[in-house]
Amino acid sequence: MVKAVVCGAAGGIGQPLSLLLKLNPLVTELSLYDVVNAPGVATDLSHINTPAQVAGFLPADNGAEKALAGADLVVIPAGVPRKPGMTRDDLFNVNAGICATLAQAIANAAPNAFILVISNPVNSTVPVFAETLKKAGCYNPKKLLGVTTLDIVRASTFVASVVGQPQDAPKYTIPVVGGHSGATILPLLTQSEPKIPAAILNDQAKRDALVNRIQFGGDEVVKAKDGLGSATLSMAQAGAHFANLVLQAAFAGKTLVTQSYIDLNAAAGGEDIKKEIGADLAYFSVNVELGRDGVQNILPIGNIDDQERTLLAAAVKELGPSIEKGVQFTPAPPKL
Ligand SMILES: NC(=O)c1ccc[n+]([C@@H]2O[C@H](COP(=O)([O-])OP(=O)(O)OC[C@H]3O[C@@H](n4cnc5c(N)ncnc54)[C@H](O)[C@@H]3O)[C@@H](O)[C@H]2O)c1
Ligand SMILES: O=C(O)C[C@H](O)C(=O)O
Repeated sequence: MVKAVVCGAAGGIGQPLSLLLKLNPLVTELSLYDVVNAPGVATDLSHINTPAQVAGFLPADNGAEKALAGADLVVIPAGVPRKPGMTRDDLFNVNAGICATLAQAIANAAPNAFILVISNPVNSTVPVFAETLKKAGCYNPKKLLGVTTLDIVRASTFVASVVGQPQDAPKYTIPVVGGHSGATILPLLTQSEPKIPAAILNDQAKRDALVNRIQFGGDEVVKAKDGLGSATLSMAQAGAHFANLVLQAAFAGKTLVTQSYIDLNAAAGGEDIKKEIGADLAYFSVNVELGRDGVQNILPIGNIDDQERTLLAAAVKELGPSIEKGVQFTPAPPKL
């Protein structure tokens, strides 16, 4: 029996993500929480003939804690998205408050759950979750996972396109480490499997354009949606894929490796990452080995070339203040 919860389930990401989780055979109970329309979305999904039993909750009558009670996995796409001209950091003030409130509700109702954070800016909202859970006395860094999967998905799509074989996108695996915002997104093109042809990697203009498109793919969608939000459908697919990896590892006995933005104290290997990146950052998106209890090992970044080393330095520089901002966040006192 696996209970999954989506917080922010009525939103642009929340609805298709909830649909994809309803289709996941490992999920037996699906609980949807939002400040609007969660019961409506739940009723709609409940007519689909898959095993997961669906229920929707609004804030009234302690709805968040009812939705979360006993959850195994909570996915968080709650919060405001960007409009053209905004950075992800511009979302911090609103979304950090939402994340702190949800973290407290999780601490109360589902302290052992996996928590998958989608709400932006991920580089700061993951530390907000961690600090709130620490204060509540139930922080387990092995189970707090910042979702950077969309960057990995984009990397394979854009690489296949540059290689001239767009239909091969699913065949490409390109690790993306660092964080989830502009220069903090570090695609390791030299580690691509299959290899990216040297003719592309050695063509500086092509390589720069490829890195830039992966780093700023989010802006491409924000611009195209022209004020009506940011990536939702691709994010829902990426989020459901990542959730499935976590579920497969936790409940189907598989050991899987992907990248996620995590606390480097979560498992063995974190101190080695600090040496590899040459900085004492508390959080970084790294190769994580997922098992029954979450992050069971942090794996090295591995061999990178000089250009990737330069990008790594830029990522580290930008990440430090974003992490600190999340760590220092103090939620506003509740209105009386
Ligand atoms: N990590 C990533 O790769 C990634 C990718 C895309 C978007 N995002 C982020 O995901 C977030 C959601 O994006 P969206 O396009 O779905 O936005 P949206 O506005 O369409 O949906 C957000 C939902 O959150 C709900 N919500 C607001 N406050 C809440 C609260 N306190 N509790 C529960 N629900 C609450 C809203 O009612 C809404 O339904 C944004 O912050 C966006 O920047 C992250
Ligand atoms: O770009 C955004 O604001 C949303 C998301 O982080 C993305 O990468 O698409």
